[in-house]
Amino acid sequence: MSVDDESGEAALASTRPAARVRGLRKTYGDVIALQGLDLDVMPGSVVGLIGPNGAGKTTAVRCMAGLLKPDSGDVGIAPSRTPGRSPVAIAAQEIELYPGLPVETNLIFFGHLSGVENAEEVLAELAVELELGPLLGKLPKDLSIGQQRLVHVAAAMVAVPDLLLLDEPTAALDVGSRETLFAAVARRREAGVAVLLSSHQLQEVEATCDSIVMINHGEVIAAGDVDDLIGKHGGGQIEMTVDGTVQVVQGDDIAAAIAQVTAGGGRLEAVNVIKPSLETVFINLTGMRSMDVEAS
Ligand SMILES: Nc1ncnc2c1ncn2[C@@H]1O[C@H](COP(=O)(O)OP(=O)(O)OP(=O)(O)O)[C@@H](O)[C@H]1O
Repeated sequence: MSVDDESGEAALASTRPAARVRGLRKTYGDVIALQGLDLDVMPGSVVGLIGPNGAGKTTAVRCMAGLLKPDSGDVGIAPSRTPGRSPVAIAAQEIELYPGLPVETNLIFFGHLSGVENAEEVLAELAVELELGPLLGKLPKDLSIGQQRLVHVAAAMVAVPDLLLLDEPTAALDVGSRETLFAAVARRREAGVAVLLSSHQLQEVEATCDSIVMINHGEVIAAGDVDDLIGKHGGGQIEMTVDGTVQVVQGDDIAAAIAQVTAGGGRLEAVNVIKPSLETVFINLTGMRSMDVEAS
């Protein structure tokens, strides 16, 4: 991948958001998908956009890519650091590849489409990085869904964008491909790329992102550094089964929690300590049981 020289201008650019979203609102008929979303993605950082199904993540990412027009609000995308090149690339949730073109031709085409003149060279490096070699000569329809997903993400990376938008990029990927992909994301962060990663796989977000924006019903409910948020809102939970009924106590004092749920004389059958995490941040802030449920 190409990395700009750290000229004065580039250094200044690195202090400004690659994407600045303010007051983004989008409705579909009666459905309010986004109600005033704010977020920044700085160069050299990975921001996780997380929330349950239907929270508004895809709508936000598509508005940021210019694929969807918001009802109101602003999306500011910094100009490309490389003249003639598109500053932003998206790997949308739906896999979009040209079915009649081999993978290699697809990827070179996506690179050229974004103004990357040396797309062939970029692809040669990317193919090694994402282990795409055996796939290059095949048609998309002859790939597994996971392989198609990886090629689809590669189509965004071959554009060498300053802002990379990834909407659920690991859907259908096996563990090895996920690790390969996150290593590639980490390399781009090191090279100063701004990455927005939409996901509801909280463990991978915790492991990959510098900061998160957590949304529910199209509204930001928490934003900031992952560890800070977990420290501030992620208080653990103790799940206990008493006489066949599951009871949940907030906190991490196991003895006190057991005393509380067995005070009436019930028989304690199981104890499950849930460690503070982004999941417990979500549960504590929304009162919902898990992020794995549809926003209602
Ligand atoms: N084209 C559409 N027409 C009508 N409603 C829509 C449309 N697209 C999205 N919605 C609704 O807008 C809300 C936000 O959807 P969106 O796809 O942005 O959520 P999401 O967080 O990406 O969900 P998921 O994790 O399931 O992909 C949901 O209630 C959804 O049903």
